[in-house]
Amino acid sequence: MNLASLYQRANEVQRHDAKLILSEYASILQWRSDGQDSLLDVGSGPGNVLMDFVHPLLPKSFEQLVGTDVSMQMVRYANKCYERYARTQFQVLDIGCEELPEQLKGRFDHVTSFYCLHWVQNLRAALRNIYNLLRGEGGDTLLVFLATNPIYEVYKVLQSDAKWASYMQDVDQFISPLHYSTDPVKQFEELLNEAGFVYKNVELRSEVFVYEGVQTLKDNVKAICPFLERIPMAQHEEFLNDFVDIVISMNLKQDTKANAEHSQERFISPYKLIVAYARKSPDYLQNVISDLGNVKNVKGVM
Ligand SMILES: C[S@@+](CC[C@H](N)C(=O)[O-])C[C@H]1O[C@@H](n2cnc3c(N)ncnc32)[C@H](O)[C@@H]1O
Ligand SMILES: CC(C)=CCC/C(C)=C/CC/C(C)=C/C(=O)O
Repeated sequence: MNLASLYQRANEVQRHDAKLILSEYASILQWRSDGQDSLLDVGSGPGNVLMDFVHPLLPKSFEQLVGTDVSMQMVRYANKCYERYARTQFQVLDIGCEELPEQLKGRFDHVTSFYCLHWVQNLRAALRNIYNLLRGEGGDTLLVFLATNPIYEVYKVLQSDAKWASYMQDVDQFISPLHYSTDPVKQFEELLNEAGFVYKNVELRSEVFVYEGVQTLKDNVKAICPFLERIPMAQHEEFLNDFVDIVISMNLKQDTKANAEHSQERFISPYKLIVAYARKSPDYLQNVISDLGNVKNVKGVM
């Protein structure tokens, strides 16, 4: 997904979830007592979730805010939108990469990520990298991503249609790595353990989002569907109509009477979100006590 401005105009669900979860976790994140926090966000896309909901939580004297994304187009767009913000920059980073850039290693007090990790097949590598981005003492991470979504079943049906099959041969690369998991919480906890995280809280939240009207649903699909950029523009509407027909066949459409004349179509999307919070250091309280003389390195206690 590279279409930054399109995504920015059709990311209501993603914004809603990030805002809600951040309001719950703002006081749990281990803010530094000296207010010099540095935070890196993984998969920031156009940057609006990061700047609208994370940036206001940072202390005024924060050290640096780094938004990252695998897509150069997203990074360019975000840098342009937010260039006037001090100590803030966006840069390209594939969180599933083999080796992190040296200058990012161990530099951050917090790593956040919203609606990105379901795009990353190699969660093991992603968590290893997130762990290594964090400072040795007190670093923590808040990760929010899709475990399941009906869109993945729609993709599978579209792939079985000869009309679209050639564009969707690698469909499994775009399905959340936890979509078919029988116990996504356990699986993700094990991955966090393996990466070295100590304190962990992993939840699976069942959510429902309602898309009001077929155009809203299509706009949201267009903003994130990785196959459209491979399909000739002239066939986009046909692809989206087939998408909607499959959604209807899955009984995810409701007709409601908006008023006497008009009935409004609504599309129901039941999905599951992983919300994971984890800390790097086992000796957090010990560090606070032993470092009391060195206020610069002491973090706020939750
Ligand atoms: C749905 S958007 C989420 C954007 C933003 N975090 C939000 O909540 O609106 C997912 C973003 O993850 C990025 N992404 C996908 N794979 C990635 C990877 N391996 N490393 C970093 N970013 C990745 C995509 O380019 C896209 O911008
Ligand atoms: C009813 C139905 C199938 C709705 C799907 C809605 C939709 C656009 C889901 C997107 C899921 C996703 C991969 C989001 C993202 O990465 O931001």
